[in-house]
Amino acid sequence: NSVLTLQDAVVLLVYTEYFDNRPLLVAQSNKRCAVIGGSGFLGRHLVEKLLDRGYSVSVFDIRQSYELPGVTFHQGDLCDKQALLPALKDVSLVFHCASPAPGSDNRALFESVNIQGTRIVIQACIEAGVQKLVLTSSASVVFEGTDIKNGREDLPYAKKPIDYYTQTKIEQEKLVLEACDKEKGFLTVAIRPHGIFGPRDPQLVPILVDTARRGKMKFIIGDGTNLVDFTFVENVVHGHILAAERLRPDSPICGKPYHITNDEPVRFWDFMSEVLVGLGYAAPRYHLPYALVYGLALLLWLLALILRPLVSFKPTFTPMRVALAGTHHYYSCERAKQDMGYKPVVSLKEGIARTVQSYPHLKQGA
Ligand SMILES: NC(=O)c1ccc[n+]([C@@H]2O[C@H](COP(=O)([O-])OP(=O)(O)OC[C@H]3O[C@@H](n4cnc5c(N)ncnc54)[C@H](O)[C@@H]3O)[C@@H](O)[C@H]2O)c1
Ligand SMILES: CC(C)CCC[C@@H](C)[C@H]1CC[C@H]2C3=C(CC[C@]12C)[C@@]1(C)CC[C@H](O)[C@@H](C(=O)O)[C@@H]1CC3
Repeated sequence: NSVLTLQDAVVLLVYTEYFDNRPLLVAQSNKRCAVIGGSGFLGRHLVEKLLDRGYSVSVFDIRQSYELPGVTFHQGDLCDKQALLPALKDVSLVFHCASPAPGSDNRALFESVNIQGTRIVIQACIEAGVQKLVLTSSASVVFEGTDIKNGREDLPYAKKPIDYYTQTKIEQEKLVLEACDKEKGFLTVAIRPHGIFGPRDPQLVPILVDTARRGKMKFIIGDGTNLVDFTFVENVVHGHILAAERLRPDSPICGKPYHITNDEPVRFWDFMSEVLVGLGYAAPRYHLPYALVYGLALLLWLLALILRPLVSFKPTFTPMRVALAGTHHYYSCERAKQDMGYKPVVSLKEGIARTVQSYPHLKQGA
């Protein structure tokens, strides 16, 4: 394993860059990288694209959801550094896209995985000699439940984030960006996607269809004109890979966050309707005032909290979902365009069509 092939030597030569007059190895021997959270929705799409681009991939995840040639699986909890280290061996580039599901109400789990676990990821990367770390953050780190139109990366972090998951995403992003250290040759960048959708998404489309099947998707919250970003998963993957490949000591992207969107803000309710109609369900039609629905959702949420010791129920319309469904929240990806030449590779229309097609089992009557 330690013998350098001719191909390795050429890649080594090509990728050796100079920083402060000292040679700094930017990409190691072969194109080997690790994806932490590689069994998940985004993680697996990222792994597939990396394989297409000639990388070999080491996946680290708490579960294994598939097998693919060119992928080595390491099963474990990222909070356990000893379990993580073998997955980072001989790896120069790491993508960190693991997180507990945002819908969970387990605050301790968010805290330990997203905050403590990310500290461990950073330590393990440095110990293993990893040179680049790309974090999947979230555009919601600046969202407080009120309108954001064309939000840029210089918006301050939310003081009152919409939920605890987002609170921990803020802390996680700060940790990763602050760890960027050109002197030590450890470079970091954070990608902030918003509303990722696409084939195999376990969240957006399945929750939407479940809500429709229970007859609860008849209403539009507010006047229905609020614009939102929904981002096709392949565009999110494209943003991650561009960031990784542009991450060099002399690049402006070091230590910075980047919004990655479809660059096509869409009315929240038009997007939902297109997916629902594509799957054979009726589009929502009746309008309800935003303040009324938000108030009711808050009341239900409080009720669920108070009654938790006696009965457990999970309301569909949580205050967080109502805020996401009834406000403007779309972001500018201008900085990604300028600094890394980002441009969406799949349009919203095409993304929706491919997504709808990928869920035959969720079609009306299936
Ligand atoms: N889905 C979205 O709309 C969206 C939007 C913005 C940001 N994000 C971020 O993108 C990333 C990927 O999200 P996703 O939608 O693919 O979620 P996902 O749940 O499909 O994938 C997350 C993966 O992380 C793994 N994981 C969780 N805890 C772990 C632990 N302790 N150790 C090792 N692995 C662990 C899970 O097993 C899972 O495979 C997350 O960081 C999420 O915060 C998602
Ligand atoms: C019941 C209906 C009113 C709505 C049904 C659809 C919702 C389940 C989704 C619509 C917007 C989605 C969304 C997320 C989860 C699923 C929805 C609420 C996130 C909160 C998931 C976590 C990400 O980090 C957030 C992000 O910043 O992109 C997502 C925002 C959109």
